[in-house]
Amino acid sequence: MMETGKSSVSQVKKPTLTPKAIIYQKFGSKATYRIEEVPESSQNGCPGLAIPQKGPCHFRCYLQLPEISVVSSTFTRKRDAEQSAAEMALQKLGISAEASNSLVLDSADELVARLSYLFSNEFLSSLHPLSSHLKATLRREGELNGLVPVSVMTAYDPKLSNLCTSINPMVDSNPLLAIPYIITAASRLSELVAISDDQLWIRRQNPYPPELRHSLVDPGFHMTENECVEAAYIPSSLDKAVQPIMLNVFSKGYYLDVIAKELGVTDASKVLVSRTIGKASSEMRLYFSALENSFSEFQNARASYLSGQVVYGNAIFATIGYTWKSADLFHEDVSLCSYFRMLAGKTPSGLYKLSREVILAAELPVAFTSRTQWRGSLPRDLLCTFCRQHRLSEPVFSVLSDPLEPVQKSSLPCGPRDSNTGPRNDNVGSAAANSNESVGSERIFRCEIRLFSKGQDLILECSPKQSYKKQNNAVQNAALRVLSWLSMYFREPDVPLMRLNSSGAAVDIKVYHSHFSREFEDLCRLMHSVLKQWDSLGSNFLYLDHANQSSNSCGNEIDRFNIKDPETGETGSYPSNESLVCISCSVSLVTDGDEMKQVLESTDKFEFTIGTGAVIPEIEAALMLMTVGQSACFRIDSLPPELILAAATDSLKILSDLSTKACCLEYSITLLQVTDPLEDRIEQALFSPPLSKQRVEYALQHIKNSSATSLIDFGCGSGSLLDSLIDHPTSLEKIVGVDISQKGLVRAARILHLKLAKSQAIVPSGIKQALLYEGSITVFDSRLHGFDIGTCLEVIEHMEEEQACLFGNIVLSSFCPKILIISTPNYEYNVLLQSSNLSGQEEDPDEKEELPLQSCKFRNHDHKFEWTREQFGHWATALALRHKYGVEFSGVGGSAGVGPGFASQIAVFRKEPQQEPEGDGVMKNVDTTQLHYKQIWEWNAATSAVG
Ligand SMILES: C[S@@+](CC[C@H](N)C(=O)[O-])C[C@H]1O[C@@H](n2cnc3c(N)ncnc32)[C@H](O)[C@@H]1O
Ligand SMILES: [Mg+2]
Repeated sequence: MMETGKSSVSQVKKPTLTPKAIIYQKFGSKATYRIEEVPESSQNGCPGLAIPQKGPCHFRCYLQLPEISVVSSTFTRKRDAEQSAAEMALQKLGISAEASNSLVLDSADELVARLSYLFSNEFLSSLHPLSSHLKATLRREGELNGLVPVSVMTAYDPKLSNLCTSINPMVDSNPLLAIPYIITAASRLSELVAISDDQLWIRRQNPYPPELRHSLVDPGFHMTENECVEAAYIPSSLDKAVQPIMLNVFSKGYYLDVIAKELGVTDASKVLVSRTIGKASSEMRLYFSALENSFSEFQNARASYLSGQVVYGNAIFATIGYTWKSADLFHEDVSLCSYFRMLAGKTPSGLYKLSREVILAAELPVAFTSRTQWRGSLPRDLLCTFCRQHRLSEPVFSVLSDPLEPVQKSSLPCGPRDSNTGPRNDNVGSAAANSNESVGSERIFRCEIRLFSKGQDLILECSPKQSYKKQNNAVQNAALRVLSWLSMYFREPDVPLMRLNSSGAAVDIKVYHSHFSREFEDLCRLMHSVLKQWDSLGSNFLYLDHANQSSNSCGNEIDRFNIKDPETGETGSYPSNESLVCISCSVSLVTDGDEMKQVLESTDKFEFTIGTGAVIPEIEAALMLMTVGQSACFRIDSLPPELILAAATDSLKILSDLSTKACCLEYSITLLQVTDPLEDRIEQALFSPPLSKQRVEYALQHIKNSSATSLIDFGCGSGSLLDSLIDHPTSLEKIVGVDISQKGLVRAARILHLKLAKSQAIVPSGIKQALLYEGSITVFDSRLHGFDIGTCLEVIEHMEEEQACLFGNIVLSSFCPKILIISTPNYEYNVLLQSSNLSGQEEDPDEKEELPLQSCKFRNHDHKFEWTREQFGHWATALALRHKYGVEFSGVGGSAGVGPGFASQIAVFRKEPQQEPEGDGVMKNVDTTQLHYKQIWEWNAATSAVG
């Protein structure tokens, strides 16, 4: 509960420290006390009685310090046991209690000395924020003239506040606690200063010399009459909304009196001032009063969350005050929007969104690729800002560097991995495992991060196993890992301990729970009260289109995003995973019954990489269906209200709309530009026709030669192969695509639907049925058994090696296509791609080394492995043998046996003739109940022709 000024003063009049307090000063929270109950052996108990009899209780205290530990003797009071243990520890450490007390006394003496200087003539002539306050109080008229609020003394003189903090560390988080220390010091300077009866203000006993007053106080005062400053009023009660207020600052007066009036207290001495909030150089502070109104004893959750200090009662959030630069009053408007932006900026994802200036469209990305693809503040800087904001020590980044050793190539790709090769997801490690060339003196880097409290307690440790070729990448990725985890925690701060630990462990983060909760528990409690306030706002979101919420079907997806072609001109290419896209985007609030939409956020040019989670999921889902030039418009029903308010310029109107009307957000986006992922750019630039086209043509040739009537494309993606089958006459009647990615399938459905409808009208292709299934190709589905031909182009390297091997076994043992074509990159060919120099184009020269190809050695960040010809050959040959298939090797891009061979290597498996089932027994021995895929789209020539 709050201490009143008076009672605390008497407590600190003669500061002497108990042994426990000295231990606290020296060791802070590193000293841990444990109390043990010592049952008294009951003298008059009944011998042999099995029921324990409770005698008077005694206590013993165990004190653990970093170097030593002690155990006290037993006491009847816990408190005595603790003090005794502390005293024993001090003795053991050779620390004298008197000396420690004199340290406090020294601080108290210094406080007196500092205070006496602050009321000197010399100080009044200096340029100092506090000196300007003193001058302003001397300009007050009437009985308030020259009275200085005690709270102002510590708020504006850092030395004074440090001295108070050294006596009592709690002052740092509760400015109210500083007052008694100043009063105690002032009472020792009765010649120089006078203290008010209520001990809330002090004043110099003797007036300043008239010349000094004349030269400093009266003239040289430049503020124009009567200025208005906008500020935010944050009521203590969460039921009341934060409101804008205007502060009328008069030139002949003291601005704190104006603030006092707004807070409903008699004068400035009742106003408490927080530390500065936000940037160190800002004058943004909270003004509040804990001293007069009885109801103001309640902690102000919103203001406390914002400042990280205890704020009681109603508060005013304003940028106003005297600075080191000028004796004039400095002020800037603080709009409601600034308040909401500060609130949003307390979380890692909010910090990122603010740094990109797209609060409603952006998200904290899950992957850091290279500087050129990451927009906004870099992860490392975001983490430093976060720590500063939450008053933690600066994060400690430790970079570990190892020589990149050529690792023994595993002879069998699916065999158990050599423990030296490190984790499978280690980009460089796996690359090295594939590498034939010697890497010489190259080094790889890992980065570990530790977060410490201000008192240097370890609160969190992140030790990722991933290595990078460039130090900066290691650092940024580790920082991003910590940010993403913290961001998750901030979304759900009351997560149970077990889940907190396991979610951390999953990303190599160890949480030191007691220290972590000490730093964040109060904050989260406050945050929860603040967030609870939003619940009522959030409930007003209008569920405009219920189909949006529930349906996955492709048609609805397209309708949902309301995709439109440009009014003039052609549309361009589709983005895919890892494409760099540029969009324009505007977000408006649509309010029930209001004709006008209110634009909240709008940007002409917003760039990000698809697949890194850099935008809200709805934008990415829409973009996957769009080509360059197209626009989409869709509505979403909920986003955290504080983000909406942080984006809005007219927060007041929005606040009232959100709390009174049903509303939703409308996003309008236009896809302006797509830069293909590096792998695609290379495939297009260095091969003619592009490598992807060559793969499709290769497959087409086999389809034609085999006279197949049914085809299944494993990992069909957005359907590039299926799409070409409609353009080219073949014997195919039924084509099926399977993929694990819904985004890809939705796009495939869209493309195939349009094309099939069109081709039916012009030249009917022989295709009678087309189907798309969502599912993993490592799981069998009996509907897809025994097709004439199966294709699996550039898919297996996107799975972990074990999964790729599993797919190999399942496809040949259960799906049993008569022919199966598998393509995958040839790792050996990468040398040629790297030397092409294409990867260096349009990138910052400093960042060259950061390019995906060089930093992970694979062609694409999503590749889990890439095989050499020998590895692929080994795998495919063994697989064919196991399942009685024949296999032939070929490829596209490059040529067999010349240099590194083909760019894409291909294996064609053919079922050996004796394995052909006889007659119509195709489904013999097939478990037809295995229906694991979800059919997400179907087209039928018969039904569509009727329509
Ligand atoms: C590089 S794309 C190739 C797409 C297409 N075959 C082509 O050549 O354009 C790889 C595809 O494999 C899919 N994929 C990865 N793992 C899969 C799995 N276990 N089951 C089904 N599809 C998978 C991905 O979703 C992605 O669409
Ligand atoms: Mg690939």
